[in-house]
Amino acid sequence: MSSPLLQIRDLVIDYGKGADRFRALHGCSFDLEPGQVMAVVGESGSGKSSLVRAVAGLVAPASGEMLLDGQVLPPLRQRPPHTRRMIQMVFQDPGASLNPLHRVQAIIEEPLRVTGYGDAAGRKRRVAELMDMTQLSADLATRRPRELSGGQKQRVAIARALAMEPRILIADEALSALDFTTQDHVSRLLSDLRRDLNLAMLFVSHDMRSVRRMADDVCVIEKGHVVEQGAVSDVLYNPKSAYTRLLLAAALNPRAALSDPRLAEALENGEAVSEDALKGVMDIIRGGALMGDAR
Ligand SMILES: Nc1ncnc2c1ncn2[C@@H]1O[C@H](COP(=O)(O)OP(=O)(O)OP(=O)(O)O)[C@@H](O)[C@H]1O
Repeated sequence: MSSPLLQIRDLVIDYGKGADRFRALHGCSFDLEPGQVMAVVGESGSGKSSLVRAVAGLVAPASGEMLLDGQVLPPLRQRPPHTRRMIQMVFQDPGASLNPLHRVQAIIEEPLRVTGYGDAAGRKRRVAELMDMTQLSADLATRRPRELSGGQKQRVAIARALAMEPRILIADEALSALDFTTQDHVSRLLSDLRRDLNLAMLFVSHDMRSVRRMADDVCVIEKGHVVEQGAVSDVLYNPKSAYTRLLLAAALNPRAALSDPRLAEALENGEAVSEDALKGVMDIIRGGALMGDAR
């Protein structure tokens, strides 16, 4: 049997050294198959970015194993070019990740130029293809980032990532900075790309609607510990850990969660809540409208 595209085993991530050492991730394991989308969810500071940044090679794990196609995945600077190309990342702030002085054509072309893709005419054709794939109209090619909307900027960042023909796309809160409608459009684009290119994704998000729409599996992290992972259909509709229930209630319907004083207090203090209060959370979660069904 062939090995999974990506295997993560007991990944531990530390920042700092000696007495200042802080463990951001206490062991995380999962497999990612071609075309599979794994969502990573958790509160701010829970370790989601640390996990995906390690996969991208931007953070060196303290221990554990990362295998790509069965081969050890070293830190970025030791990755051979073809391995680097296979994992690309799109960040939260599309504005900050694009060179403000360059035009869209040059921004998307840059990785092609750096990797020696074709001649100028071939690169221009490829940029046009990538813009078409990411639903950017051709006339935007001559614009600079400040002349684009947030959604258009994020599409440019996605087009640039796709120029490398990755097999894994990491989207770290890539939708968070966008307005509600644009989030929908960009998440649909990512779903289409996943289907058309058989692209696997690690999708870090606070937005449970996008997680439900896009992801096959979900990994829930609380203060650096994986508290629950599995199929989205299990974890989001029948969460086992109290933390997942609280997270869902808070994310899906903060007003409802906070209107329950027991939950409000627990959320505020990061405390465990009674089984009784959790039953209330389950009612909130099971109300389909909260998952976007009513839209
Ligand atoms: N370079 C760093 N040096 C020291 N500590 C760090 C560093 N990067 C992250 N941390 C700490 O590690 C923990 C996990 O951070 P991380 O960014 O992975 O969380 P997150 O779940 O992605 O949060 P957010 O949703 O706010 O981005 C946090 O406590 C954070 O302060």
